[in-house]
Amino acid sequence: MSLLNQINAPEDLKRLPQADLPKLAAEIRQLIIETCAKNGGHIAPSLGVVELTIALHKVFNSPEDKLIWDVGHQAYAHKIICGRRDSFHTLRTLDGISGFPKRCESEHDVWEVGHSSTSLSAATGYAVARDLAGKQNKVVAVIGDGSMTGGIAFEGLNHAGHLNRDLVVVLNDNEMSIAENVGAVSGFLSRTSSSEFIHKFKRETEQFMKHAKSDMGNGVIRFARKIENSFKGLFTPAMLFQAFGFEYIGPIDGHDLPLLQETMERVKKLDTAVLIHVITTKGKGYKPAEQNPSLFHGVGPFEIETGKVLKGKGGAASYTAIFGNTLARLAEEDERVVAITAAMPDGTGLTNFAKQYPGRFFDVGIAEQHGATFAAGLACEGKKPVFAVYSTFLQRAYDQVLHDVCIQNLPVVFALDRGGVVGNDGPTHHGVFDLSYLRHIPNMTLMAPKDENELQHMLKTAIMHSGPIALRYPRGNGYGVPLDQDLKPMEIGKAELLREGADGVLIALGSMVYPALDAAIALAAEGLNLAVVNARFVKPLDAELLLQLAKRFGKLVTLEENALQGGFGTAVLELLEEQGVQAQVLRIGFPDQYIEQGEQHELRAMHGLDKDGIAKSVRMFFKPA
Ligand SMILES: Cc1ncc(C[n+]2csc(CCOP(=O)(O)OP(=O)(O)O)c2C)c(N)n1
Ligand SMILES: CC(=O)[C@@H](O)[C@H](O)COP(=O)(O)O
Ligand SMILES: [Mg+2]
Repeated sequence: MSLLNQINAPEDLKRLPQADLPKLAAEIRQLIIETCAKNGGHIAPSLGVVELTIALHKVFNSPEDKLIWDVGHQAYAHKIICGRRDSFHTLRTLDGISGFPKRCESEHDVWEVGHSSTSLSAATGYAVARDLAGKQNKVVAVIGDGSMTGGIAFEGLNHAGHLNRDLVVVLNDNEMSIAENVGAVSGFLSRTSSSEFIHKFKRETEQFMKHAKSDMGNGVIRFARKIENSFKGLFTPAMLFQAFGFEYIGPIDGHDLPLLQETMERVKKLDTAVLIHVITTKGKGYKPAEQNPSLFHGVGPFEIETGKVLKGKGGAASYTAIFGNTLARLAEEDERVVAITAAMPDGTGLTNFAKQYPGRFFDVGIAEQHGATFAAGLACEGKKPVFAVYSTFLQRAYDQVLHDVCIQNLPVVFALDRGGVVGNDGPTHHGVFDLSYLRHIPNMTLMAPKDENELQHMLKTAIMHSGPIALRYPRGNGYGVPLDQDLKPMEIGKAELLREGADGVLIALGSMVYPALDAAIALAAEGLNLAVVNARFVKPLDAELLLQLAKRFGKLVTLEENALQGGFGTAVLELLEEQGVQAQVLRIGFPDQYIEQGEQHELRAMHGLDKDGIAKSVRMFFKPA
């Protein structure tokens, strides 16, 4: 009989006998595997914390006690236990349940998240608010070792340790970020590095003493063992967290349910800031994910038996791959080029670059702020840094872009992947604000290619540019257009007139160019003859061409895969206003709201950003009923 069918809320879990919990864990894993095989999702992070999640819900009393998940990509078991077993098959789909905690879904989801390293700050806020209200509930943050590389995690740790309120932090250490975790903190947490040092020290001392007199040798070996123990004390992560003011417990096996429960029961009785260091295996319980945790960190649909990832229908190379290949080519020509990623070497297409130019590749951890300022420093010394980063994650580094890169007018290239809607990750991950948050910064040049061939030329342009410059391109495959071998810098601020017209003009940016062309062709068959411009640049705009077209037609449409607020269309309106040119403007883009989750094509269609949607809005604009 299924145990999972009896679990509709954490109270049901509390009623289960201890002996049943391993079977429940297996059933939860099965549901996660089956669902991710169909829908895709963050399977490896979630499989790794099944026992931890059961223990948390067994010992603590959610929702009175607050469970705060960092990043939120590992919260599938939590969702299943907290009333979403039957809707779990809709995970990450349009109108389905979110892949991340969502307050509107459940009272047990107390913190909405998708970007990493915020849990300690949020938990500190929860704990202080509780104390101000004179309440007694517990607050528990669960943070991964990768997320501990983010600066805000240490800001939270610093403040929380100083306040020393009743607060539990569970450090879920699987020795992995999406890729291998990087940096000193990661090395510090790692069990192997400290024990290797200790064992080497011991081996060498014993070797040395073999040659000494036996009595004296035994004494010194005992002495060496004592030193070994003090080194252990010195090198364990306890030192780090105790220095921040936390009590440290661990490391403990994060798959040993009785041990987890016993430890949490003990911790529950304390009223200070405590950190439990838990060791887990990413992908636990599904061999392909255990063997390749990076691939199964976040994966598309796959075949359960083999773990083979099922490819989508499009055969064209992705924008990410074209970016990565082109950058490697350009690095060969120019040895000043260096590449930076914030913990996403695969996602941003830099894996091959890292292999070819290991000395010119830098994974800074989940540290977008540092990544941007690090790039600024490199640029000051004549390097050509290219920071490849998802549009949504560069939001973290707004001030570093403005204050460290742009005020000094430094030649840093921002290669913004995942510009526009990303699909099933939803509102935390859509890259629909970058045009707005970059275009108003003085000295910034901002562009978007219409296809993967133009991306190559824009990257060349960016590397040759003498100031800050960003190019943004979408998630997914290109159009399969031929790729020029000879890369040429483009004229900054020059748009491309793709199609002449008689009745008006569509001015499209990046991913909107081909849909705009398709819509123009469809409308031409109805007798509406529209010109189409590939704007290429958001900043500087091709003022000459745009003003000329605005004057000629008196009516124009702008198209962008960005929030309308402060985006490309706004830039065109500002230009018209500044130049005193009267024209009627329709702006097509995303409205002033967070865009839901769903397939990219579904979201674009819902918001009128596909061919049919564009044709409909444009028809109404030019030929109102
Ligand atoms: C600010 C930010 N940058 C990048 C990411 C992309 N990202 C999602 S999960 C992850 C790795 C997290 O590692 P860890 O916290 O150890 O969790 P694990 O997946 O290993 O369980 C990264 C880099 C993000 N979510 N937020
Ligand atoms: C949780 C997270 O932030 C990443 O894992 C992200 O989901 C990756 O998205 P892509 O699949 O677009 O690389
Ligand atoms: Mg990890």
